[in-house]
Amino acid sequence: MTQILKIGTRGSELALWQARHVAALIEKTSGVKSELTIIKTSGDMILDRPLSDVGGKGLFVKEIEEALLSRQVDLAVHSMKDVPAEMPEGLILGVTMEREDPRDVFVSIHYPSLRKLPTGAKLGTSSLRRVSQVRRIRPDLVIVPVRGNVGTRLRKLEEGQVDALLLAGAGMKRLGLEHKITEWLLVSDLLPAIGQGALGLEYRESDTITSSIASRLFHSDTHIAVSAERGVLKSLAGGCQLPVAAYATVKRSGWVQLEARVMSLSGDRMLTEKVTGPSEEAMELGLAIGQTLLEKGGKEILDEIRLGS
Ligand SMILES: NCc1[nH]cc(CCC(=O)O)c1CC(=O)O
Repeated sequence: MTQILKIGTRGSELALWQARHVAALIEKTSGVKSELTIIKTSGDMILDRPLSDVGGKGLFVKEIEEALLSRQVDLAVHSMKDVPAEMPEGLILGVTMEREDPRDVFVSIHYPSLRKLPTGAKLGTSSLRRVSQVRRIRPDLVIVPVRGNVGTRLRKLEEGQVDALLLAGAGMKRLGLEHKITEWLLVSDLLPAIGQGALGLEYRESDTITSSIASRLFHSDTHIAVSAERGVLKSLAGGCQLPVAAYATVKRSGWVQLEARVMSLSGDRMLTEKVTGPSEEAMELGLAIGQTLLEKGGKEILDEIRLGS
């Protein structure tokens, strides 16, 4: 095939790495060459406020989806973590790729672990999910909001604006920064974000050519796990802007285990649900667990946060 696949991507270093990674895999599996088109999203432009204050869902994907719909590009590579539960009409998130390590990491220059940070140390993160879970372990820490891409955050650490950072391990590994990771956090301490570590491919539903190219990168176990997690996202109508977490793994073949949490910002309330069910019902399992969390007090917690109290 002589056709060139047009891939739409954000311009951050991590997004570019991910898009190039997908382009290389596509060339290897289908022999098709790609060209990257960089698209600026609202999430990239608003850097002075936490995304939880900006509001709205899909701040990192909206403009890319518009480019797909207008046929400016044919394929979008997303961090599944940034993709909202609802897809626009005409587009599908047809392929989930094999997951990188989903855990969060602690990065510090002077301190060996989260638990060994001195009392009152400054911890940089803007994620409500990280803040609320970390407060249960270290309520004494001063949380400093840090936005921007991974490089910007690491610079703030190097400049001493913070004593440590919490980041996704997957992003650090992809950027070749694994050597800067001080500690891999336990999933039981910091349950990952929905979809963390997984890449998803989005394209026009009617585009059978792109669909057949993309489908070679489909990873079944990751698809099942992320479907379960995204079921929770659907139920809670949240995004990366709410203190919710969910992590699923495919156990023996045919079964998926899912844990989901809703936390209050202070960390004083944390609701956890864990289930195992058949893989074919992964999404339903997630939807059901999300509903259970809402009924057990999650609705109250999330309403408080949405109303800014
Ligand atoms: N919100 C930004 C974002 N989206 C995806 C990743 C990491 C890579 C991934 O989860 O696949 C990151 C950076 C971070 O949270 O440290």
